[in-house]
Amino acid sequence: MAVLDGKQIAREIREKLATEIQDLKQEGIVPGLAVILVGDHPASRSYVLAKERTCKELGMHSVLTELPESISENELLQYIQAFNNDEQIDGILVQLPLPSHISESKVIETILPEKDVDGFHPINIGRMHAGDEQAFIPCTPLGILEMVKQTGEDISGKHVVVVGRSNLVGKPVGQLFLQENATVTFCHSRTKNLCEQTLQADILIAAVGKPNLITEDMVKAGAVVIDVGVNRKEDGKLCGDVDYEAIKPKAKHITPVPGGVGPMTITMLMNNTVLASKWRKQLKEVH
Ligand SMILES: Nc1nc(=O)c2c([nH]1)NC[C@@H]1CN(c3ccc(C(=O)N[C@@H](CCC(=O)O)C(=O)O)cc3)C=[N+]21
Repeated sequence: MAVLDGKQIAREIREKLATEIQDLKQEGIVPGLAVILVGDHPASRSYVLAKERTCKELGMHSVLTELPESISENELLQYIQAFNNDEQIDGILVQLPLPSHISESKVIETILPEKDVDGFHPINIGRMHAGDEQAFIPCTPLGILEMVKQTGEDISGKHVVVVGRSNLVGKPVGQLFLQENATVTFCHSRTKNLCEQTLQADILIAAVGKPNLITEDMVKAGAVVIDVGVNRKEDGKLCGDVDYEAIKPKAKHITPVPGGVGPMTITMLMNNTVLASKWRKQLKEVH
């Protein structure tokens, strides 16, 4: 059994990104990220502040816009349009979820695809499904793929079982592993006999948001177990979807929560923002 240390892997990737950002600065380019937070959900606020802090650490430009819960959809769209037209901004992220009076799809579709570093715009989803290289891949799936690659395990031909089918994680992560030539099974709340499916997994990805959904009897010995759950316990502590202590001895590799997928997500956002600045520069050179 080996614990996949997301913090450590994230640190190594950030070091490479910092060097890349220094090189871009020599050419007069500073990658810039705009983060928009609507309302004052405490957990969302803490993620958004962590994103800001990481940008600063890496020498990137970052702008945080905090807007009241009561803001109208139109006003929010105007902020996005301003960042679309802002030459200093390469990436735009609107923290989800949004208040119920605002349409998430309208918000996402207003972001220019070339600035959609979350990879949630239909253009980027389509490009990713088509295997286009110039697609932004959502940060959590990208972070998961990086972690699995770090184990040195061959992904090609392996059976990946994804539990959860959200647009943010489940659907794109399955697609990403399919592109790596894995055989992929998607499971969800209507799946009959979940255990039967998860026991087939060489790589098991749990992304539901339910503590202890994955118990020891559901995991094949020697599997790679990736826990994407972000659940807040009554004592305020964070836990995942996987019964970590019980499964740890059985798994070949397992990610903890916290300290697993979470830190990778933020790092991949930085990675996507650097990519966005490079792609935008290429576009400018062509025109
Ligand atoms: N537009 C948008 N893009 C997102 O990528 C997005 C979002 N909205 N809304 C919410 C989810 C959730 N998410 C996390 C990021 C980092 C940690 C993270 O760093 N977690 C730390 C612990 C943090 C703590 O202790 O609170 C860890 O797991 O070690 C967790 C969750 C990004 N999301």
